Amino acid sequence: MTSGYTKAILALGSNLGERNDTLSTAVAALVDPPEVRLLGVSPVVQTKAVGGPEGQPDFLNMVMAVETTLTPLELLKHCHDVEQQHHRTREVRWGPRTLDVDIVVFGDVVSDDPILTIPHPRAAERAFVLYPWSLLEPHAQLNGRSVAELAAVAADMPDIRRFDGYGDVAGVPATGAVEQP
Ligand SMILES: Nc1ncnc2c1ncn2[C@@H]1O[C@H](COP(=O)(O)OP(=O)(O)OP(=O)(O)O)[C@@H](O)[C@H]1O
Ligand SMILES: Nc1nc2c(c(=O)[nH]1)N=C(CO)CN2
Repeated sequence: MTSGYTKAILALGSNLGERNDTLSTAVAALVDPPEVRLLGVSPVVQTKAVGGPEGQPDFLNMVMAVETTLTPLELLKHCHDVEQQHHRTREVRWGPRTLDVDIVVFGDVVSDDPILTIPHPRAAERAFVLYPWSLLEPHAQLNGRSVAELAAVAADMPDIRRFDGYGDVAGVPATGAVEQP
C-alpha cells in the first residue's frame, strides 16, 4: 500500500434492472476519482435475497478492494453518490435495489457510529459478502476470524451460485440469469 492510502473492502449488490451492467459501471465509477484506486475485484455471485420483502429478484453480489486517501465518511459519501447515479431509492428496509454499496472494512478502523459502522455490522454473517471476498482474498480475516470459514457457516451460503453470465446459445439466457424488470 502506498503511504497515505488506506485499503478498504466494498460490497456491491444489485437485484433490479441490468444487474451485471450496473455492477460493471459501479466498479468503474467507484475508482474514477484519483483518490480511489482499484486493487482487485471478486467474481460475481448470484444470491437469494436475505431479509426484506418476499419474492424479491435474486441479487448479483461482488466485493472489490480499493486503496484510498479519502476519509471513511468521504468514502461513504462517494459510495452513496455512485448509488444515486444508478437511481438507488430507499423505500423498504432490505428492499430491492438497483445498486447497494457498503463499506465492509476500512483499514483497521473500528467505529460504532450508526452513520458509518466499521466493520459493517452484518458482514460477518452474510455469505453474499463473505464468499466473494474469500474468492478475492482467500486468507482475509474479519473480526479476527477467517472470512472463508465465516462464509462456510453463514445461513445464506447454500443459496449462492457463481454467476454464469447470460448465456449466448441461440440467444437464450442461461438458467437463473434472466434479467428482472
Ligand atoms: N459500513 C457501512 N457501509 C454503508 N453504509 C453504512 C455502514 N454503516 C452504517 N451505514 C449507514 O447505513 C445507512 C443505510 O444504508 P443502506 O440503505 O445501504 O442499508 P441496507 O443496505 O438496506 O442494509 P444493510 O445496512 O443491512 O446493508 C446508510 O445511509 C449509512 O449511513
Ligand atoms: N442476497 C442479498 N441479500 C441482501 C443484500 C444483498 O446484497 N444480497 N443486501 C441487503 C442489504 O444490504 C439485504 N439482503
